[in-house]
Amino acid sequence: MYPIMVDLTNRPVTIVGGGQVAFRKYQKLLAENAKITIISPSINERINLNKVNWIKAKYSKDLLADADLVLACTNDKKVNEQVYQAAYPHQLVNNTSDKYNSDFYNVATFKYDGYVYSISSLGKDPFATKKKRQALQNWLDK
Ligand SMILES: C[C@@]1(CC(=O)O)c2cc3[nH]c(cc4nc(cc5[nH]c(cc(n2)[C@H]1CCC(=O)O)[C@@](C)(CC(=O)O)[C@@H]5CCC(=O)O)C(CC(=O)O)=C4CCC(=O)O)c(CCC(=O)O)c3CC(=O)O
Ligand SMILES: NC(=O)C1=CN([C@@H]2O[C@H](COP(=O)(O)OP(=O)(O)OC[C@H]3O[C@@H](n4cnc5c(N)ncnc54)[C@H](O)[C@@H]3O)[C@@H](O)[C@H]2O)C=CC1
Repeated sequence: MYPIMVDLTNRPVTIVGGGQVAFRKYQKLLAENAKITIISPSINERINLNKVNWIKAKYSKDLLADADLVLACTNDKKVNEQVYQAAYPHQLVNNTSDKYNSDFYNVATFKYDGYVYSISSLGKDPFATKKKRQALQNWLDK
């Protein structure tokens, strides 16, 4: 895995699924001014519908065409797998329910004093990653 900082300002990013996990990914993407589309029959009430393009539908490949990044966040592993398999060659897909079949992972991250801190377990243990993020933040706050 090759860690980089990506400028997502106005870049098309598509989230498939609109639940809890989609909401967490949306928050971080919105903070970086990505152009977010959500494809999902239902949507978490904390997602601001003025800030996203919500396509109220089940996933189908034709709806993915515009995206640079795709995050497969439905609660149906088969659908997430279909998204991963169907993506166009220019797209990078994060399959949130299968760490062995993702082009990229989300990292635990925070900004502090002009720096960005990011932590990853390379997909192995998101819970341990979260703990390390909290410990590092507490240490910096001292
Ligand atoms: C592989 C990866 C793929 C990806 O999502 O990119 C992945 C996968 C999975 N996460 C699961 C569960 C939860 N993950 C979180 C939270 C975070 N998960 C994040 C990243 C990643 N998670 C990637 C690897 C990261 C790495 O390499 O270390 C963080 C860092 C970044 C972010 O999501 O923004 C963010 C912490 C941010 C922070 O607080 O700092 C919470 C919430 C919580 O704990 O509060 C829950 C509880 C459920 C819920 O959300 O309700 C499960 C189900 C496990 C099970 O049920 O067994 C899987 C699937 C699996 O493990 O196969
Ligand atoms: N990577 C991560 O951080 C985590 C990943 N997971 C994985 O993510 C999955 C989703 O979890 P939650 O968001 O909590 O579920 P959830 O039940 O809150 O949301 C699922 C969403 O997917 C949508 N959906 C279902 N079928 C669809 C389809 N065919 N096309 C488009 N949208 C569809 C639903 O309408 C709903 O909005 C879990 O099943 C698990 O595999 C779970 C926890 C954390």
